[in-house]
Amino acid sequence: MTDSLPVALYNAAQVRELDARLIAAGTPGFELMQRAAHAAWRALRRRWPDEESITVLAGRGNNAGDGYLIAALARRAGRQVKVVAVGDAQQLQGDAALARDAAREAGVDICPWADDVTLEGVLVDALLGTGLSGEVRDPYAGAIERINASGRPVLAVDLPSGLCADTGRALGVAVRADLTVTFIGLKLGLFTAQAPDLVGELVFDDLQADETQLARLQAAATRLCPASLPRLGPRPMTAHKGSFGQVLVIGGDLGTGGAALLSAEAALRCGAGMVSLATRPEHVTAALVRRPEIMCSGVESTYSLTALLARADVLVVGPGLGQASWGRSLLSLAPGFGKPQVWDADALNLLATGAVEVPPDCLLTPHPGEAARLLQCDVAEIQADRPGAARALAERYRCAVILKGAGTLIAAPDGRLALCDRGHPAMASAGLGDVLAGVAAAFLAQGLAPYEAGCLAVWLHAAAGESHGREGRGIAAADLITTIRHLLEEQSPCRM
Ligand SMILES: NC(=O)C1=CN([C@@H]2O[C@H](COP(=O)(O)OP(=O)(O)OC[C@H]3O[C@@H](n4cnc5c(N)ncnc54)[C@H](O)[C@@H]3O)[C@@H](O)[C@H]2O)[C@@H](O)CC1
Ligand SMILES: [K+]
Repeated sequence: MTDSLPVALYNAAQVRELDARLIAAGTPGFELMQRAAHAAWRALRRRWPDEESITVLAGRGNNAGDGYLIAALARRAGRQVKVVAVGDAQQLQGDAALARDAAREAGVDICPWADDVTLEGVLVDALLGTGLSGEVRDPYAGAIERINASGRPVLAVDLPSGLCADTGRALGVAVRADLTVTFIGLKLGLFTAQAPDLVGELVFDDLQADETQLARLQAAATRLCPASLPRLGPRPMTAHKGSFGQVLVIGGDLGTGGAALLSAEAALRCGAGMVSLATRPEHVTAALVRRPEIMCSGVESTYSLTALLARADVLVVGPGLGQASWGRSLLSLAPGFGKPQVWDADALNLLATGAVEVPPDCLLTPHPGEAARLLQCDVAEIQADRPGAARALAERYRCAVILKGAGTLIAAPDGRLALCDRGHPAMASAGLGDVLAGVAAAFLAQGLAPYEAGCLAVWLHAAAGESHGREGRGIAAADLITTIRHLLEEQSPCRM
């Protein structure tokens, strides 16, 4: 659970700016470094109270400075401590050099890096922090590989070395930590792309930063948590089904009929006033048996869809739609709909082919593969800079975008960016995206704007997935729907 962490997420340049402002406002850099070392040392003792030996792997910048001061604290507490200087310890400058001297004074043994150096006890990774630029070079890359192969517990100082603070990408190679203690501001890169497998437990310490300095700096993104989520208002007693919109789901070609049904069921369970489903005639009976509340129509062509569109308030198009002529022709009516809509799955694939154009102010819900097709690049490029990809899609299509995957991002065309750090690997299962699209559509139908609907839907979906994920593999997407409904009621009660 990360609900107690701050909401603001920063990139490396912004954290450097925060450091500079704190120093200019009267807190010396060395004082901040001491506070950082105390915070890390506290976290180390709490996590590994009985560990007698500590090996600090230090680089050459201020991240190393933190490491030398941690070593000094551990030595003074009677632990057996060694610093392995991966960068030349003689070349340290400024506060980092002062920290090295403090470690020497405390009696810490400092030895140079060698491929066969012994790594004992808890390893403190103080190689690279926010100052990392470009792919990790040797000897750091070799040291990181040794840390990962050691099987020892690892505490990463500020962020796992090699992890890009802006994107969560491992720059060639990155430390796999059990515990990361991060300072001053949360870095966006701690939460997305490869980061969830590298950061381990995350502890944040603001180093007693002046809140007014923090407040003045525009954050790169907002971390979704109960306090920062949009809410649906309570319902008046006089409410009727027409007050909360009619969601129309279009999809479910032969062989993928369940996808559209999952979206429709999710929209129903998240409070849409009415839900209808336009699908292949072959699927109507089964859909009605499962959910008689959904108004289910078999559509062969655009002719029968036109009347359904005239009654709808919100559209979900794409789940199980296919890319053949049936799906293509139905999708061709969506741009003229003129009301809020969610484009998912094959609607996005058809958008990427240029077969159709999406109107502005829709909500697009690509996974990384679909995002790559939309931006005409490969998936690795999307994953290398997920915040950049989400922003680029939002700008290009003038739509809100949910870029799915661990550390899901929600981007608005005006530049707002939100990140969801909830979720569970058991959620890697077919049909969960269809549910998400339906949940978001229900929120559009209840008056939220696309970005806000996306944020609320993503968080509830991830939190529900987490609670089911605790039971292990094998989540069926439909299982999530009732849990999402309960979480929504906790977050946005129907009656106050
Ligand atoms: N006053 C401050 O600025 C504070 C900084 N703090 C710590 O300082 C860190 C930032 O310090 P720095 O800006 O000195 O940077 P780092 O210590 O993160 O890294 C800089 C060093 O890494 C090397 N380097 C950069 N890219 C590399 C690559 N691709 N391969 C190999 N080596 C590379 C540089 O040559 C330089 O020696 C934070 O992460 C945090 O741990 C904390 O002590 C809090 C206060
Ligand atoms: K580090």
